[in-house]
Amino acid sequence: MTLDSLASAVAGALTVDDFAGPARARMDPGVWDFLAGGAGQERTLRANVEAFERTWLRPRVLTGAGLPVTETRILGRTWAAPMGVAPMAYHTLAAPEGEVATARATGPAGVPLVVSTFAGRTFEDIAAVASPCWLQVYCFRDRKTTRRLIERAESAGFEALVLTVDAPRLGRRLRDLRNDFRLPAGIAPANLTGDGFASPTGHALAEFDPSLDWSVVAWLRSVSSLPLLLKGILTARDALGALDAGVDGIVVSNHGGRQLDGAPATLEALPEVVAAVAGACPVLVDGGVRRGADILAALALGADAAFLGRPVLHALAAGEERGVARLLRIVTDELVDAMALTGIGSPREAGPDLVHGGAFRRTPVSRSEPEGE
Ligand SMILES: Cc1cc2nc3c(=O)[nH]c(=O)nc-3n(C[C@H](O)[C@H](O)[C@H](O)COP(=O)(O)O)c2cc1C
Ligand SMILES: O=C(O)C(=O)c1ccccc1
Repeated sequence: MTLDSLASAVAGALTVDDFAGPARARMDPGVWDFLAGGAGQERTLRANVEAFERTWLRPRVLTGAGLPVTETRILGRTWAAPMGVAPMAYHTLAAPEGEVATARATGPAGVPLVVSTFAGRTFEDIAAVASPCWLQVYCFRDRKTTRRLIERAESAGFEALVLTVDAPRLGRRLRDLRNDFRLPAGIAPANLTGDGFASPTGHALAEFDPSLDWSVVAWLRSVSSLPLLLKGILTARDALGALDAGVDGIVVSNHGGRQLDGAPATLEALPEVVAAVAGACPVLVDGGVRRGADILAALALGADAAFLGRPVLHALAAGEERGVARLLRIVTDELVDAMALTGIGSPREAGPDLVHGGAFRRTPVSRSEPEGE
């Protein structure tokens, strides 16, 4: 593809899925598989998207809602919309400027960027773009390395920590095994430069601490005063464990189907976690979000916001910073459209009576539809 046709691919994009083709055309097939793939037979990868496909929105008419507003307050900050960018390793695989280009789009859009421990650009470079950034933490055996990462991110102005708890090791990604995938030359974890991280793949897999337990929460509290979220919770039991441990938020996630193949779709797991949390902390969700209506469905099932993963890397590969800006614009416009057409004036008005099918199996009775109203 020529640069001109890429520019028009981005300018002409009307849905999230419009970025995948141009992205794939630009990418080495092995890199594409690394981004697109999941673990095992990719059941969970598919289930995430399918759960949204099976979920229907039940409109309310004549609600007088007016023009919907998307602003949302989460952990004391206002987000322009109840969405953000999920942590993903190496945005530099998608575009040379990597996370810096992504941040140039998320900043003006007013939504947070969760920066991976395996970011391709330094925390300082990313934060200099002044997007609200959160740090995704992989806890290594070497706690000093982990601690140094957190301290650097905190000094750079990052606003929260997101500990990934579904990765005592990386999942079995069959595409990567078949392709014998290695990081291309020039792609490296920019914030992990010490010994042990110079493995040929740069994955530093051997360095993940496989025996983390709940005491890691207290340890993180002892090294940082930033709000702490746990990412990768799928059950009520673990949600209650997280609350007992004193976390500030939960991200319902199955790592985009890249870890345990056979884990439930996140939209299916969401109601259980939301019920257990009972409002005690924000609940965020990622996995399979591909349009504004998906975000509205997640809000209806009790999420405070939903994160986008792979589509952001597609948009970045298709059009760098402008691609991501356009992606976020599209999803926000779709969300406003879905809110207007379901009679929802603001994110907090979305409740379980808004959805049926798929992830919602109970009889829809609701607080917001009292008898006689
Ligand atoms: C290429 C790629 C790299 C990822 N890297 C990380 C990571 O470093 N840390 C992490 O917690 N999750 C990582 N994830 C998982 C995402 O945060 C998120 O859970 C998932 O991608 C959401 O699903 P979606 O891609 O269907 O939107 C990665 C996902 C992808 C696709
Ligand atoms: O977390 C991931 O899904 C992931 O792909 C990854 C890759 C390299 C290093 C760390 C995470």
